[in-house]
Amino acid sequence: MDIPVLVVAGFLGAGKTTLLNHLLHTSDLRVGVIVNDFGKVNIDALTVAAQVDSLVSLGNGCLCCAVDPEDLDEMLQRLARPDGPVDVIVIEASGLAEPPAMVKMVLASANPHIRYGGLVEVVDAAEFTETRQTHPRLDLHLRQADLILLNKADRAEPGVLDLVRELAEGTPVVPTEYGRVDPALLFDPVDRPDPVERQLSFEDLVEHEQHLHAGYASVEFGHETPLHPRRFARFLTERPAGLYRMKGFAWFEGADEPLGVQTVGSSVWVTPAPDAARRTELVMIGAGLDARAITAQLDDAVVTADDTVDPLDLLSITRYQSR
Ligand SMILES: Nc1nc2c(ncn2[C@@H]2O[C@H](COP(=O)(O)OP(=O)(O)OP(=O)(O)O)[C@@H](O)[C@H]2O)c(=O)[nH]1
Repeated sequence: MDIPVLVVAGFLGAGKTTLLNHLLHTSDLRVGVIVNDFGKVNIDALTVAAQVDSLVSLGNGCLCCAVDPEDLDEMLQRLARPDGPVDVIVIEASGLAEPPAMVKMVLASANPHIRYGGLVEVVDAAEFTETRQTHPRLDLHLRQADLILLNKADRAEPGVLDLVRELAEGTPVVPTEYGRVDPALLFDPVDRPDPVERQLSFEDLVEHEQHLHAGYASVEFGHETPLHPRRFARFLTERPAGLYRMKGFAWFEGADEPLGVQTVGSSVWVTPAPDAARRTELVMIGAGLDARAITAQLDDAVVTADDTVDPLDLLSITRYQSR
């Protein structure tokens, strides 16, 4: 039987990896995952690797433009064999990818064992109106999807469900919290209508300059020496201009274990990450980022021999820990 390939798209920080983790935990199916991140360090690959039946990571840059279709085909080849290790394949695209271009790549695959399994667009219900102002293309993405998950329903802006439903023009919209959706809704065995006509016609009209990732850049920061909690907390509150998304792991002086750190807009999440390496590895994504200034600010947050770190200083970071 053909293996369905589901494409999961959605703007930076909308909740794609969270959805993926939910699917990996709740589905009886063996899920193969292809992750594609915008930065050089693939944090998403690190986040899901432990739980997945089979994982491959596609390089630096958006799947829609920077990845060679043959690379994707090779990945699909590795995952999709008749006697292979997976029942379904999920492609988690970078938060800046253009959905139709990804669908096109799946449809163009020469692999006889796969079939296109649909496009799921994850929408951030807490940031939607603001992000839409900067990126009017998101309206188009809603209409291109087969299913919209309106995620972060727990923090939804008032009226956002009605707005998304109206803009989606008939694409079904399902509100979710932390990506909790019945996997059967996504891995529907029923064949979908052929998406080629609808989606490729959009893609043909799209100029590359209009892609979401135009103007965006990523900055990576890695360090072996622990960070000073207070100085890093200051970095979080005085967010550098243009920074929209940060994700990764941080290793703090005085902490028992590394912590996962994520920001989306002005929201910050901190989670225990006992399995992560005892070092800091962060990727920051935004428009008009000053890479040098950001690196200098983070270098300043690294502890020095002159520092004394009070155990209570860690509270300036763990106060963001909610789950
Ligand atoms: N309050 C709340 N937070 C959520 C929800 N879903 C995800 N988050 C948090 O939002 C942050 C971003 O989630 P991710 O799943 O990493 O988002 P993503 O779309 O994979 O991000 P990129 O790959 O960078 O585009 C994480 O800190 C999540 O814990 C939700 O339903 N409610």
